[in-house]
Amino acid sequence: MSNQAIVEFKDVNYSADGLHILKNVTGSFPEGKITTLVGPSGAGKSTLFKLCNALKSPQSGEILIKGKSIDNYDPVELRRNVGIALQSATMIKGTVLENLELPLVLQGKNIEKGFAEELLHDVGLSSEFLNRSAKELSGGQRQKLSIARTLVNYPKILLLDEITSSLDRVSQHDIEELIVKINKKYGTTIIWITHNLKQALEIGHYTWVMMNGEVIETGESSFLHSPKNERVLQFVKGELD
Ligand SMILES: Nc1ncnc2c1ncn2[C@@H]1O[C@H](COP(=O)(O)OP(=O)(O)OP(=O)(O)O)[C@@H](O)[C@H]1O
Repeated sequence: MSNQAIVEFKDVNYSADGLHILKNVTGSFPEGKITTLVGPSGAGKSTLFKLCNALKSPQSGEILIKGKSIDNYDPVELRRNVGIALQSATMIKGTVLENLELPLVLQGKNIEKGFAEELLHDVGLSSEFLNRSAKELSGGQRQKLSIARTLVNYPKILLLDEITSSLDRVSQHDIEELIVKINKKYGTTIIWITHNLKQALEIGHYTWVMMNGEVIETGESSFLHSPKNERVLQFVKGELD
């Protein structure tokens, strides 16, 4: 990959409860690009995300964010750089506004109404939603709000974990367009875990395939049409879980 790396893994190993979950993971995610992360269930994809935002620490190896070791970031600085959205799009009880400003409240700040409206507009939600209860939103709307909430800090890197898995096709398409728009508008680096290979291929500039804790094949996403690795070929044919 010729692009500048914004997230780098150098020989990273992670174990928990005696299980070797990530094995010698080495590779980089290029700045300003969308990299999709695919692989069978249990391959270690979500664990890799937890290492990227320091929810977990590796036993060995090094993770660099913008060239600086993740160990040298303070938690607030790291959260500002690395945003995460999950399939569950968990909301607190309260209004859309209260949910949107949560990352700022955690930093002892409030959100300005104009900024909140701009963020909602960015994700395709009308400002009329601001005072509605977040619990009343549809799945697709909730996921849009979850993405807007990560944008509050203008993260340089956005980690997306299966964010369209529980959505219908229309909402899924909306979210895909939204992520491409955010990537273009803000130059946000996107790392997107998906089990949808079509999505990985169409949305990703680059793709990583992980299996059993290892990175098996990486490159421009089009390699998924004809992977070199035999197990990856089986995986894309749907012959592996
Ligand atoms: N704290 C932990 N203790 C023990 N095992 C764990 C722990 N966290 C994760 N694992 C195991 O590590 C492996 C990788 O899990 P992970 O959730 O990262 O996989 P994944 O590729 O994201 O899977 P999926 O696509 O199903 O979400 C799994 O076998 C999981 O059971």
